Amino acid sequence: MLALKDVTVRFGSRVAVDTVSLDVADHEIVCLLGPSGSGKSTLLRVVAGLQPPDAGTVLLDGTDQAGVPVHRRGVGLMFQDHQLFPQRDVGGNVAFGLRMRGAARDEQARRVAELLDLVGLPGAERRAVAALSGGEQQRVALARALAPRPRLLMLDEPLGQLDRGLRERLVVELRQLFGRLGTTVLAVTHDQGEAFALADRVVVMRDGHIAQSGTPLDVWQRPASEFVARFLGFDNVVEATVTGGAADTAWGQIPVPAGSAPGTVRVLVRPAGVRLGDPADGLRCTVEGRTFRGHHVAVRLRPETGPPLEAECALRDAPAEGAVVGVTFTSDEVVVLG
Ligand SMILES: Nc1ncnc2c1ncn2[C@@H]1O[C@H](COP(=O)(O)OP(=O)(O)OP(=O)(O)O)[C@@H](O)[C@H]1O
Repeated sequence: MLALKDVTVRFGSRVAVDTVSLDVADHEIVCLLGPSGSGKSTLLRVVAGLQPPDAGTVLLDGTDQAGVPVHRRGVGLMFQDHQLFPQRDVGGNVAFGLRMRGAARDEQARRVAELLDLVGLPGAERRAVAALSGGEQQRVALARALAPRPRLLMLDEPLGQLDRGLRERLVVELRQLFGRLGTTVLAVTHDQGEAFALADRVVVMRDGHIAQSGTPLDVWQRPASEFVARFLGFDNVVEATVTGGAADTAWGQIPVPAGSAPGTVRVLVRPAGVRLGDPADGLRCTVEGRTFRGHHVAVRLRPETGPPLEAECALRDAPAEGAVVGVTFTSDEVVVLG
């Protein structure tokens, strides 16, 4: 469906997107994820036709889009800076793309009603946009983007303005809706929870490059680099010398997954792999703090040697602040980073 080949965008001396190649298959939902300034929005704007690339090509269904204007690309946009028209009612907003295409009035009305049903706002045609809640406005914007049946829907921080609870609900609804419609989606977010809940594939960007691309599970389980690991919030990273089935680190010996190549590397231990036990066993650590995280408690530890550690444990097992514990590591939560 979409193929980017070696796309580069420069702003003066700054390279915002650096020889990026990316394919999006029919019906696939791909989320670009990354810190601020990593080039996500610029890449999206290139695909939309809002930003000409300095080098590289954008193909939609095999056709080079060089020189093709936004409205002829057959893509739907739901961008942060793409607000609803406040002077039009909900129906007028949703019908916008259909009017532009010269659709007949009764076809417009039918399609608007269908879309409003789909986004959970049946019968809202005559409501004023200003009288809608933030979440309702997002749904209208989505209906407007979907109305002309775009071959590719592009979303830039689609739920950015909304509070967390609503975002978590809407993201699940969006995924179901796109699945039902078979919509191909390229979305941008800096919120990893949103990306992981929405996407079939997550593309993590760093300084205009793709740092990692994979299914949410893949990326979560096997971050490819220290950058990706830390971006996902994993901070238990340490230098390690791997020999055989173990690694020597400042935290002592850590078991590594079978088949890990020998050498000096960085190693990540996911918090679930940090086991707390008797102070006589393993690495002695002092409990510095505890944070309640819903299903578990995150325990911050100061080890006798090496950088701070975070452990994850069940509420009832969480040691008190100031306690001294012994830490051991489980190999299935250890990732040797590239
Ligand atoms: N129109 C522009 N003129 C000059 N520099 C720009 C322009 N647009 C983007 N940039 C720069 O290009 C880089 C990438 O920006 P971009 O907006 O694509 O990042 P992003 O990952 O989407 O960030 P955010 O999450 O903050 O939106 C940044 O350094 C930004 O300052």
